[in-house]
Amino acid sequence: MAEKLLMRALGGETLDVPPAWMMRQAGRYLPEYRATRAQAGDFLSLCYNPELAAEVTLQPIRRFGFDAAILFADILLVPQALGADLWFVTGEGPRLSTITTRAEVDALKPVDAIHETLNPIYETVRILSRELPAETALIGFAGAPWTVATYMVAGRGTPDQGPAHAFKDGDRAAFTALIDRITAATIEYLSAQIDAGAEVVKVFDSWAGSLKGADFDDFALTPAKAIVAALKARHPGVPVIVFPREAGQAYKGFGPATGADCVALDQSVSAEWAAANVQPEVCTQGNLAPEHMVTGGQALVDEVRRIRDAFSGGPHIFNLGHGITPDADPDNVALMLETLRETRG
Ligand SMILES: Cc1c2[nH]c(c1CCC(=O)O)Cc1[nH]c(c(CCC(=O)O)c1C)Cc1[nH]c(c(CCC(=O)O)c1C)Cc1[nH]c(c(C)c1CCC(=O)O)C2
Repeated sequence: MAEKLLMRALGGETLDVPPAWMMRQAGRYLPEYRATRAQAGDFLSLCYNPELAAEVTLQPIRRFGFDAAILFADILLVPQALGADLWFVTGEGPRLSTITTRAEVDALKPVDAIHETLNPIYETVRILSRELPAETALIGFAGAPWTVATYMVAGRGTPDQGPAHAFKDGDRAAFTALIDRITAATIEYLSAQIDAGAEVVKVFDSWAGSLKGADFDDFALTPAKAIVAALKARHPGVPVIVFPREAGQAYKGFGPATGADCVALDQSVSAEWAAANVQPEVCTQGNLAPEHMVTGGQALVDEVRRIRDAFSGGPHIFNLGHGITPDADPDNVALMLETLRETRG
């Protein structure tokens, strides 16, 4: 069989029609996801049930024929595997025990201990690598150290990541020790996903945009570079996608500086700017505003064509700029793919 489209784009090929997938493509906007989640009981039970997690990963592939599937799990499983308490409050989001002192950082479990908790995730990957269609690539993922740390420090999502900034500014050495622990755990976690069958991995730095200047370099760029270097040493040829969300001008240079194969873009940068400034350096991914999956219509069609055409001069993976939301209409997802693929021979 010819190489999968996603792997070709990540290898630097410019394709007539880019491969496409969607962040949070397995999620609450799909009735079949809601049914399987109810069967599992709650969100974390779904993450740790390999058969059901594989099932929800496959649902959007069956329904829409995306070019890639992303493992169903969550970035907050790594803090849990390091010893943090984790639970989800329905309608609100995640809650964790907090970490605000050096002693609490030092009390985290050693990195080798994470697999005890995360073994079911590797089993999900193994099931998926058997069950996915031959043309669909399998993406593993983890949160980036800074984004994971923002939840570990605050014990929840925060609008401005204030508690993590306060820890960083109050005791930079202790905060750096936390980042280093998460970085080491992330390398082991992603490496185990690759051993289990993940063909590509993605590192989600959802809150990278709140880091500026030297902080961006120390806590977004440097950890990403360490993760890419360690994975490349162990698994040469496995592409890495990085997503320093809302990095703005700092998207330029991030690919070369980290050694990543692809830089994912949120919708706050224009496709035209990114095509001129980022795509010449590295394969790009993105960046349709997720709101179009709610509103649909001609505006959706126009935006898909504009983004596809803007990135048509180099390697690109079509995606949203952030995750699809629970109020999205599945028909709009179908319309997005139909529009994107209208010229595919
Ligand atoms: C910050 C972050 C988290 N998780 C993730 C991030 C980084 C990406 C981003 O910025 O969106 C990443 C993530 N979370 C989930 C995936 C699965 C793969 C995918 O389909 O993209 C991935 C890649 C499933 C999920 N993770 C979560 C859901 C919803 C849970 C449910 O079914 O109720 C899903 C499908 C829960 C979650 N998980 C997290 C939050 C803040 C929430 C609550 C918000 C919400 O409810 O949407 C932490």
